Amino acid sequence: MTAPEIIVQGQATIGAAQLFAPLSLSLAAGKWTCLLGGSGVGKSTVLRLIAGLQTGAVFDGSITASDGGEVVPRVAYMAQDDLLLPWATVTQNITLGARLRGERPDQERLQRLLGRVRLTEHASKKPAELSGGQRQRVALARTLMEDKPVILLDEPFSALDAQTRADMQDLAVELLAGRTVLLVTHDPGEAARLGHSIVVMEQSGLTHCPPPTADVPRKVDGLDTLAAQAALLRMLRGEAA
Ligand SMILES: Nc1ncnc2c1ncn2[C@@H]1O[C@H](COP(=O)(O)OP(=O)(O)OP(=O)(O)O)[C@@H](O)[C@H]1O
Repeated sequence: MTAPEIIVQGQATIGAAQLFAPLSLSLAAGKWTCLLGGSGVGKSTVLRLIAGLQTGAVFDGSITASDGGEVVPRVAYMAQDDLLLPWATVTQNITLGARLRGERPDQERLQRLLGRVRLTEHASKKPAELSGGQRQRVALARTLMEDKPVILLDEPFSALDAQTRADMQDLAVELLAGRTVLLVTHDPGEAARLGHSIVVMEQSGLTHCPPPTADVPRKVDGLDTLAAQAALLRMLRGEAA
């Protein structure tokens, strides 16, 4: 599978108000781009636009792939809300994509994924019987189950405890190697760990922040990771980097 670069160019308005000014966001092929920014600045909107989903905004611009192919059919999207079907089991939720397409889910892949996200013993449960962190891991597994070259993740680790969060970050990096990934996160530490490219979004535009040089996933307590995390936090708080 060859993952393309994705290029988002344009501006968005909601009613008469500008949501974000003209921006140009390039998601490097086969790399992780981490997108941070204040609440309501339009990060989820950008993700939903790339996924071809409805938003509350009017977008004036283009979303293209470097190879000229269609973008939307090649995207797997994990929303901020887990969007699990309440009447379906964990297994049925994870295999939803295949079942919607009328395909037989890959059982071996399913069992492997269930084990990796530590949900094997919960496979027959319904979402209401799960904790918030377990539900988020179901949604993550559902996204990883889709074998797509472009992956959009909207705060996918936000409900996880610190240990599980680091483990799931490692898992995502491993399983999504070579994919073009856009990760929206509020966590500067997560961006410093995972981003080949780190971008802060404001209404006025994008600021690119230099990532640490080590390959991802970087050490949680690596000096470069911690320095990048601190610089990002300062930037998000409006202080000089
Ligand atoms: N369906 C909708 N209809 C109208 N406005 C919407 C809709 N969805 C989002 N918005 C508005 O669009 C703006 C951007 O929302 P978006 O969810 O993209 O922000 P965000 O940067 O992802 O925020 P957060 O970090 O809080 O998730 C917000 O002001 C929000 O109120």
